[in-house]
Amino acid sequence: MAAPATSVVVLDRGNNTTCTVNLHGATVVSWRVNNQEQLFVSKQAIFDGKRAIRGGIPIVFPQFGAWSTGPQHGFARICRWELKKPPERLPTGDVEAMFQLLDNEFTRSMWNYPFSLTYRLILREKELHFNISVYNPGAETLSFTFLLHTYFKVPDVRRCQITGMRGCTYIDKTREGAMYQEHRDVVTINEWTDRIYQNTPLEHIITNVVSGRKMRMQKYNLVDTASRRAEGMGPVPCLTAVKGGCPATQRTSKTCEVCSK
Ligand SMILES: O=P(O)(O)OC[C@H]1O[C@H](O)[C@H](O)[C@@H](O)[C@@H]1O
Repeated sequence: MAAPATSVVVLDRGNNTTCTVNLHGATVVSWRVNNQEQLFVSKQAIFDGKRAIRGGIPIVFPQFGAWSTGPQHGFARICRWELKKPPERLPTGDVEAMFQLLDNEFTRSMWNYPFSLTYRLILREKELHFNISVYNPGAETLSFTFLLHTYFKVPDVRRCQITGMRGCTYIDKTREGAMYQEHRDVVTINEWTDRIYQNTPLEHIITNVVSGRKMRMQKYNLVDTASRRAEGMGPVPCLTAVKGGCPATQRTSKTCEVCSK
């Protein structure tokens, strides 16, 4: 019997700095910097190749949230992606890998459009760089939502602070989607939180992640930022979102970088 195709890809930069990607959803399931894990994956995560992996960095596409024609948060996180370019060391010493998802019968059953998603990851000394390129070969404009649903590891979510939200309006999903404006310089997450901050700046600093460190998150062509703390879940997921689209026969690119400081 043929050996089952491998389902995880490891980018190894040396010095115990690695990034592990599960081809199911191209989900980053581990990011270690000097052997220190930066991401949270639930002990209850199920790796059955069907359900979304609970934690790490799932990719949400083409729909953020409930979806009338398919599962919540779309299909990208529950499809098996192809490894387009195996991990390769760049002249800088960084390690790059690329993954691809094309439309298929399963995606067409929910979203009847042709597309090509290319996910490029670069593992740097203390940074992880993500670039998603959405190519629309078709004649119709694609409308979609895209997120990197990052689950950072934090020892005590109540001590986390997130900068950059002051003045932004937000949708509070814990209050039936009511809109509010943020007045705080730094946002803390002391209670059940499920918010989408709109038109946020390009950079956020999140304090007290991992063992009291800071995380810098930078994003390009990603409009909003969500913050969330779920009941019974220690760590704070913080994620970036975009409501956007891609014109016919064109490509659009979204980039995010997280840096452990
Ligand atoms: O449970 P999932 O389908 O993975 O969704 C996890 C969460 O995703 C986002 O953060 C939404 O704002 C939340 O409302 C949702 O609970």
